[in-house]
Order: sequence, then structure tokens, then C-alpha cells
Amino acid sequence: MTALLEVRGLCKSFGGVRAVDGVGFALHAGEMLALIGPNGAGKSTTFDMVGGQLRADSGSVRLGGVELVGRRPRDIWRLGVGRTFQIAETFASLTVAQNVQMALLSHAGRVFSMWRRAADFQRGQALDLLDQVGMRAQADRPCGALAYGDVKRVELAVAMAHAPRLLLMDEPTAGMAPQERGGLMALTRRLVVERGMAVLFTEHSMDVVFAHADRIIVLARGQLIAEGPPQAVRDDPRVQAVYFGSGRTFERKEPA
Ligand SMILES: Nc1ncnc2c1ncn2[C@@H]1O[C@H](COP(=O)(O)OP(=O)(O)OP(=O)(O)O)[C@@H](O)[C@H]1O
Repeated sequence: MTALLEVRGLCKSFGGVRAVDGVGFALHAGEMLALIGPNGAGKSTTFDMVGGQLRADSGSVRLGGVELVGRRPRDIWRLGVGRTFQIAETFASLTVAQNVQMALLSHAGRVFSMWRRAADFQRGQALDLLDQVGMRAQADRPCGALAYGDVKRVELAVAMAHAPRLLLMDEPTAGMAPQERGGLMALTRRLVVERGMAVLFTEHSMDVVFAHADRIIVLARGQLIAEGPPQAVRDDPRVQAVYFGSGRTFERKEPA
């Protein structure tokens, strides 16, 4: 099967630091791939090069055969690479439905001079998306009044408004209570299956990674040191060495 995303020989240095050093991997439609590694391993830098926020020094990032390196983030987004954004980027004073409507507006490329007109725009479609993330009943509440776990669901609906082929999720469960994390990842899985979308995510909670990733890639000091299904990665001595070496283990529990 041809990969949706193909990354080859990706490199990025900051001054003398080789933040990402020859990283390559593939990601297929319908797959959830976790990118893990100790602090400073190069996860964010890799992520930002896929999304176009950082330009690679060398290497290739292809989506459906189309080269992304050198394109602007907005063009990459238009080609089908979505990203979930943190709570600060939703409009807390707008309602849940209005937040999704704003995303639909921007997807359609429409500019409205007055919010009054925008308020009616694609409300039905926004409600459908909210239905998919279990938030339709809260459509008319301001986002600022929601529980944190519910805001994360709205962020997913906002990302879905652009119908991404590939969704980048940076620490999707950060700040969530352990019992809420599984729910958000199960919801993400359902969207992946229903839409044939691919997800690339970074995550510090190893419980989330091992429970929800189809495959895992592991970075250490900018290089890819292991790749495979969760159990194989967990048992890989190189991965164990990197995590034990940094004082972190897979058994570590995140604070509630
Ligand atoms: N803008 C920058 N300028 C200079 N050095 C940077 C910059 N961004 C990242 N680095 C360095 O590149 C290396 C990789 O950083 P990166 O943030 O990609 O790692 P990470 O795996 O995401 O770490 P963390 O888990 O702590 O977020 C680190 O040594 C970091 O200090």
C-alpha cells in the first residue's frame, strides 16, 4: 500500500545542534503513529517540519506524492495537513458551534464583514461535526465555560472542519486527567476509521501511546532509533536504554 505521508532524510540544525538528523518514516491512511522520545529528542522540530512551521535543511516530506518542504504552512494546510491547536486558540467567548463555524468559514475561504452573517453560516454542518465528537448538546454554550476535556473535543471538531487527510496532534492529552485521556484518544480513533484519516501525534504519557498508537517511532538526539508496533518498541533494548538513561521509564505515571 502506498503511504499517505513519506518522510525521508529529514535534517534540521540550530547553530551547532543537530535537532533532527536524517529522520525517515511513512504513515498510511487510517493509521495512528506516535512520535516519542526523551526531552530534546527532536519531536517538535520534526512535527513543525511536517506542518511547515519550520523549514527543513534537507530531506523530503511528501503527502500523497506531493512535496511539502518549501511550502508555506497555509499551503500545506490546504493540501490536507490539519493540526489541533491548544485551548488558547479557540475563542473562549464564542459558543462551541460558533468556533466550529469559524473554522468552516475559513475552510470555505469566505470572508464575512459582519459576524451577524457569519453566525448563520453552516450551522447545520457545524452541528454535524459536534455530533461526531459528542458535543452537540453543548453547541450554544460559550467555549470558556466548558470543562477542559470538552474543549479538547471542540478542538477536534474545529480540526475536522478542514477535512484533513493527515492530522498532526501535539501532546493531545496534555493537561487532561488520566481517566479523560482514553476517551479523547478513542474518539480520535473513531474519526480515523470513519474518515480514513491518518494521525501523527507526540505524547508524553506512555499509557496513552501504548494503548492507542498503531505504530510508534522513537527519536533520540535527533535520530530515529526504533520503529514498530507498541509491544516491539516497548521491548526494544535501545528504547529501554534511552528512557532509563534519561531517568524516565514506561511505568511512570503522569500526575492527575
Ligand atoms: N528554535 C531553536 N533554536 C535553537 N535550538 C533549538 C530550537 N528548537 C529546538 N532546539 C533544540 O533542538 C533540539 C530538539 O528540540 P525539540 O524541541 O525538537 O525536542 P523535543 O523532542 O520536542 O523535546 P521536548 O519533549 O522537550 O519538547 C533540542 O536540543 C533543542 O534545544
